[in-house]
Amino acid sequence: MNGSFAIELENVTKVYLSREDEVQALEPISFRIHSGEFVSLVGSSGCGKSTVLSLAAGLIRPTTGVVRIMGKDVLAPSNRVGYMLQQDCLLDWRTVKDNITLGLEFRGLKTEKTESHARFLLGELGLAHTLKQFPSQLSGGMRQRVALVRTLAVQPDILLLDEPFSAVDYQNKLYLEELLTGVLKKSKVTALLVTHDLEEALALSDRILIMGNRPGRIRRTLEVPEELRSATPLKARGKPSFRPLFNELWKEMDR
Ligand SMILES: Nc1ncnc2c1ncn2[C@@H]1O[C@H](COP(=O)(O)OP(=O)(O)OP(=O)(O)O)[C@@H](O)[C@H]1O
Repeated sequence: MNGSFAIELENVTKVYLSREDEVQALEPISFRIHSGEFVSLVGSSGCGKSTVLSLAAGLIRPTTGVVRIMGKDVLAPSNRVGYMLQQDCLLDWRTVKDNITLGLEFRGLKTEKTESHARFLLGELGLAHTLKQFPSQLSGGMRQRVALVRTLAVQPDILLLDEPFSAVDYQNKLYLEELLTGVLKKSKVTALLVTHDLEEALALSDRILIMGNRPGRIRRTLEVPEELRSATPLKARGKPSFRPLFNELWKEMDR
């Protein structure tokens, strides 16, 4: 299979089974994401966005079809994939220093070198001074930055982001977006973002997959123009093409 795709879903369906019920969460969907691309998944609540992310993360298996990461079938969670959620999931009894190396410890990757890289990332995100603090001493935005460092510390090839900034205030969200794109540009990581925030999708992405509902499917793909892609998320919001594209996205949403 073509190894140049970071993420591939080929005719993937997902049916959730319970004792009483079965839910067809996804009808056959297919898409491919190139290495280094930033792609967002948008769509109304329940259309299957998190399901797609969990499939790519190897947390659940498709009912039919194939999911591939870097050309290989996904059978279990992979060390090459980082996953970040809306909740920061920091451990309150560990210092920031010990939280940012958690992923490295779980994956058996903690060495002097990887630990020092984690500390470097913490500095890049403006939090070098928090090393000895505990999560309870940090603001929500700072906690989410620590969570981002912990995710990036394992140096994933692929970053799966499930509403990572939706629990922080608007100002922090914009700041985190700037930081994230800055770090990703340097590291060439592939990112798949789930968001309800259409502005965020437009400001961050190379491409947006618009999902439709019941069962979930890819309704349309929107290529984000160079004018927005070459700008930082904050500057993209001020470009002439931003508002018309936002309106186009908005029209595509199920209500
Ligand atoms: N573990 C599960 N068992 C049964 N049904 C599930 C399960 N997880 C998700 N579903 C159903 O699958 C469908 C898609 O859910 P999913 O969480 O992927 O949607 P979503 O687009 O991420 O939603 P939201 O935007 O509200 O987070 C929904 O109908 C949901 O109720």
